[in-house]
Amino acid sequence: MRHEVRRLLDWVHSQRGDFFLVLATGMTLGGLIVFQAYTLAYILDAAFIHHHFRADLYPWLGILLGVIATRAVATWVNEVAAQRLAVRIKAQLRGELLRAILHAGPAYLKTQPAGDLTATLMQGIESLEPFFAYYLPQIVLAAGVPVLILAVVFPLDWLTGIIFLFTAPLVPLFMILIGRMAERVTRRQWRALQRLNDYILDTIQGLVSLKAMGRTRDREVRLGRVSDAYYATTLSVLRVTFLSALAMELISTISTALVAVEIGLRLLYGRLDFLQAFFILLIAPEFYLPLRMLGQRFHAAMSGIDAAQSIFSLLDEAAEKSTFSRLVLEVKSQTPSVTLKTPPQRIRFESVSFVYPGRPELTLQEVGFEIHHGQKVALIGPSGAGKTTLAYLLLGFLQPTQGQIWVDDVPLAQIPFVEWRRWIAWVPQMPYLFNASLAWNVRMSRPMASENAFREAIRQAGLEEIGARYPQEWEREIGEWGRAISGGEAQRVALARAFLKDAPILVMDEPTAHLDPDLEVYLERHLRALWEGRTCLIIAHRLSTIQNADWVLVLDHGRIRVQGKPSDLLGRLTPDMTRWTMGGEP
Ligand SMILES: Nc1ncnc2c1ncn2[C@@H]1O[C@H](COP(=O)(O)OP(=O)(O)OP(=O)(O)O)[C@@H](O)[C@H]1O
Repeated sequence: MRHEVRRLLDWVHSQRGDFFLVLATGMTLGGLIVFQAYTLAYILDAAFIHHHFRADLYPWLGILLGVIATRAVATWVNEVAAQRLAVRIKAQLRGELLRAILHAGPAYLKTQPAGDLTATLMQGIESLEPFFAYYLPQIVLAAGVPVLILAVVFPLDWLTGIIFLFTAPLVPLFMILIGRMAERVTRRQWRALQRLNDYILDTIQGLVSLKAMGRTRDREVRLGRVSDAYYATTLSVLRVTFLSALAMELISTISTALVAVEIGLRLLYGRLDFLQAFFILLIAPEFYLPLRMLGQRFHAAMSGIDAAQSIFSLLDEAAEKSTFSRLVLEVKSQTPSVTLKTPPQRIRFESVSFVYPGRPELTLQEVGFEIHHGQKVALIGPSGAGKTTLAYLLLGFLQPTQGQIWVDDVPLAQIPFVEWRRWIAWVPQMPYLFNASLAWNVRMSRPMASENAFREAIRQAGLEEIGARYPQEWEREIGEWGRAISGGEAQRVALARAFLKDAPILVMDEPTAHLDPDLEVYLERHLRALWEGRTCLIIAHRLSTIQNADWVLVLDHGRIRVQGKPSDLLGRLTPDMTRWTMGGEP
């Protein structure tokens, strides 16, 4: 935990201006409290003990009002600076986390539960606010303000000073003792929240399957159990927090009472004058307040510190995994980058092997093949053979562990990802449609495309009928995963993106789902148009694609088992291999 706190402190460094403003206003507030207590004690002493409520007290009343007003302004500045500090660090941290996740690439994201990621990115980062805005400045104030008060009280009354000195450490002592317990329960609460998030997201995403299989009731019961676990951990956190508040309150009340009794007795026996006694009485609760507040804010900050563990482990893990992603390699790479002037004429995989970090076996082993300009290469293989991994390597999402991918005579690793992206388009099997308009979803592949190019792309993808039916449909938000449009339409949106991008190289995972025979024939036309004139690597699921390809690669257990022209190969394909093309299992 100390490690997380240290890493959190590093983030304060970038916002030290605001942090010092928070501290300066906090310490000013401490000084003003002392001054206000003294002014009030002086006025009351003069008015009631010495009975001279005369005009000479007016300046003191003015000072008192001035101190109260300055306190209000200092409190306001303090709160604004504290909030600004927290908001800026949260935004920076969220940006950093998102960048790390994006750098780690799609292959890494596939392995992460979406609920955990959203919990860490949203609630996790939000829960850091009490740490930065309140707890951290309070640590300094809890050390500074009591010392300031001690410095004022000791010369006035050493006995009270000694009581302050001996009772003050009790508050942090109890805070540490209860803090251990709090650490355990808040960690459990954070885990329960992540689990709940995961479960809810999973349920919403799989709702259709749950309904279709009649499993909603089971899911409801389990969801109830997961939320009960979160409820129970929240209650334990509250119990510890209230126990801690009780202990802090008790210690500071008893200590203040002790000071009040000893002051009262000495006042009674005339050993202390009223001004001194009243001032100390006013200041006593203020002495314990910063320490008590530290205890309270410690509990509020605990969940942030726990979330920080998830945030930093996600950051570290994403950074570690990104070593197999090209994006980060580029940043670290010292090799000169190369810009392509014309569309690549030849792509060559030379003994490419790849292993996912943490996996015992190679996912791809010594893969070698070539694609020439305008050629269509069909890639087939059973589920888990490594087809997507191979496509990701060509797309530049992943970096070969061994071997080299050559683009003409340049290693792909030397072509910056942003540059490579200009030449290549990716059509996945299940395209993701964002919760935006259909037009935006198509245009995202080339936002600056002209209206004519956009119209042409939707015509080529066979989507113009949507506009013909309902012209307003193009501007309507379609919901996440494009729920408001059909699966077949979503696949044509992906084709429209590729048509609009008009890249010379196309990597495609051929659609298998949502294709009724009529639609398949219909889509065939559009697919052929898309493949025409482009260099294509197609993860093929239909026999017709293989028959019409220029070259076929048969991948099995990460190795290319056979490759060749379809006419030469079809006779050599075993029944297993033929079945793979239909999306089936061997
Ligand atoms: N991000 C990842 N981290 C670790 N292992 C992974 C990752 N992605 C895939 N794998 C593993 O790599 C192997 C190849 O996966 P890949 O997705 O490339 O296969 P595929 O041939 O495309 O399968 P399918 O046709 O079912 O999509 C599988 O064993 C898979 O479990």
